Amino acid sequence: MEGSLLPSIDLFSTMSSIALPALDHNQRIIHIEGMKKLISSWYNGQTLLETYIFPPDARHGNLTTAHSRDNIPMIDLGGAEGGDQTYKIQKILKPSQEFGFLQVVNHGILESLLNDTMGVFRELFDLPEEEKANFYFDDPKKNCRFSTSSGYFDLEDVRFWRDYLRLPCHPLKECLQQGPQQPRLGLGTAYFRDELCHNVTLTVNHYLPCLDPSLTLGMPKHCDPNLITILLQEGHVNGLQVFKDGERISVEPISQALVVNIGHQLQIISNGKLKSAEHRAVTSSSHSRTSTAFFIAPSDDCIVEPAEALISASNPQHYKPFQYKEFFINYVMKQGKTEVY
Ligand SMILES: O=C(O)CCC(=O)C(=O)O
Ligand SMILES: [Fe+2]
Repeated sequence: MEGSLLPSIDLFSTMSSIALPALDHNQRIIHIEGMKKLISSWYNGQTLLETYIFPPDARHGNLTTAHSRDNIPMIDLGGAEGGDQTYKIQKILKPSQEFGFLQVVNHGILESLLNDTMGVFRELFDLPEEEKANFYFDDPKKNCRFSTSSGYFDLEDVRFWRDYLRLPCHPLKECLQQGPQQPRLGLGTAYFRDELCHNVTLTVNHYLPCLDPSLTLGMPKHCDPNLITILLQEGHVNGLQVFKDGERISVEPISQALVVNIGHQLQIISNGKLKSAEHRAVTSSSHSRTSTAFFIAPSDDCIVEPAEALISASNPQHYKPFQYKEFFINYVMKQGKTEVY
């Protein structure tokens, strides 16, 4: 695998430096035992365990009723108009208010970098068990881990049909200091520095083909608890669905496009101006699918509240201040069924 790693990212040395001293014999046995929970470890394509079967009202449903990508706005950040910041902001704000979801193309990230990154992540899921065992954890407090389902096994009623890899990323702070100081949402860029964008993690979701996708879900309906999510889908396999006005919209993968979605915190900070949309990942009987989600979230201690500039007599404050850690614990305890409306 060495030859295929991105030149600038040695994921394994990054992972080991973040999370792990070498495992001793007993720890290795514990990791290898835990690893049996990974779908890739036990699934033989012949049997579907009952623990993965969702109740009928949550299931996949009829895919043909999911609309095509035309329903999720696509924003072209390149071209002549793309250089104009005000134009870009307006283009982004509208779908963020209506859908909570959009796709962007011509975002400036090299095609080869996106392809190589996805390639490396796919390879990680194909590694031999002994290598994956080093990074397997049942403990959701481990920032860097291979795991499966939601990762919060004790709280789950039904298991999700996904294995995943989670990696903390370097602070975004430096990146946010750069670039034009343009107001977004009527708030200066400084508003989103420091605590509000403190935690950045990458989750690589890997959904194996499943015997009966009508019974299982890669990820059930949820809104993301964080501020904003940027997601890269693999080139050819459908799986992400967004809910709007009671209908499912299938977010078809578009080559090189990034899917951007508003999380709960941005809905709250914008005092309801932006919407965090419910979405889910469905499975396929014929193809595996890999998606990479980049989650930007506040620090644990950050107090989140609607921005004062967005509160007015005609739009009074909709949400009370709270600590992000409390919100997140509540979100996990309720398995994502947290209402902020
Ligand atoms: O795999 C996908 O397309 C969706 C993943 C997702 O919703 C999440 O990781 O929160
Ligand atoms: Fe999500």
